[in-house]
Amino acid sequence: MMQVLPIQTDVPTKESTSPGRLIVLTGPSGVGKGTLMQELLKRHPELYYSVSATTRSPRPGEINGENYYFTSRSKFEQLVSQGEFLEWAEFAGNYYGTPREAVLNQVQSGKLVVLEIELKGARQIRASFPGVFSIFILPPSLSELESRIRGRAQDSEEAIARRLKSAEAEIQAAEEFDVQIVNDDLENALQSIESTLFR
Ligand SMILES: Nc1nc2c(ncn2[C@@H]2O[C@H](COP(=O)(O)OP(=O)(O)O)[C@@H](O)[C@H]2O)c(=O)[nH]1
Ligand SMILES: Nc1ncnc2c1ncn2[C@@H]1O[C@H](COP(=O)(O)OP(=O)(O)O)[C@@H](O)[C@H]1O
Repeated sequence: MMQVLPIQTDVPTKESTSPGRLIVLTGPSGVGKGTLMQELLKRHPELYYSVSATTRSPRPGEINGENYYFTSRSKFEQLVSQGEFLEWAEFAGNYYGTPREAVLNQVQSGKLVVLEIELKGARQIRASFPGVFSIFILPPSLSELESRIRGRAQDSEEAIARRLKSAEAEIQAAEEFDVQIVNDDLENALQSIESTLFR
């Protein structure tokens, strides 16, 4: 029977308050993590979605502070040296990082906190927080993954190629995670995620 454990943090915890849980949602770019996350947040507004910092340029329609905190490379590197990230990684030529303090505060106040991050960051979180519950989202096939990345039409040809190359290697890591969910039919995938989070 799968069990979702409270996380152990490296900061003083208030043992008497009910601890929250930390969830990591990972999988290759274009698999539908963002879409699944958006839908989960609509259905479960009590979830806390951690907004990451990134050095990637905003895509059309993306809002600073809502989708990401868009920052320069030098500012990002400064934040890294100040220990401001719970984890960070370089992906497809850009830096991405999870703000440490906001996430730990939310977990300690009892929230169910979801990090939607790439593989290297997900591995760092698993190493730092043995109690984390980790979900790997798989595409139905590599060709469907490519169509989704192209269908999104928001990345350059070079960025698409970089994402696809990473994807093949990332998929090999799926078994490291607590559960693997194929995002074929969106509704089915959502229900599988819900059944692991809310039992
Ligand atoms: N390690 C890490 N990865 C992140 C973070 N935020 C987002 N990512 C991941 O970075 C990858 C690229 O994100 P993005 O450029 O928004 O493209 P997209 O998710 O493929 O649409 C995705 O796999 C995200 O899940 C973070 O804070 N840390
Ligand atoms: N189950 C699904 N079936 C078909 N298309 C999907 C599904 N889930 C997501 N998509 C589409 O795939 C593209 C990539 O999804 P996105 O959420 O941006 O992925 P990620 O955040 O993992 O990079 C988007 O155009 C999205 O609408």
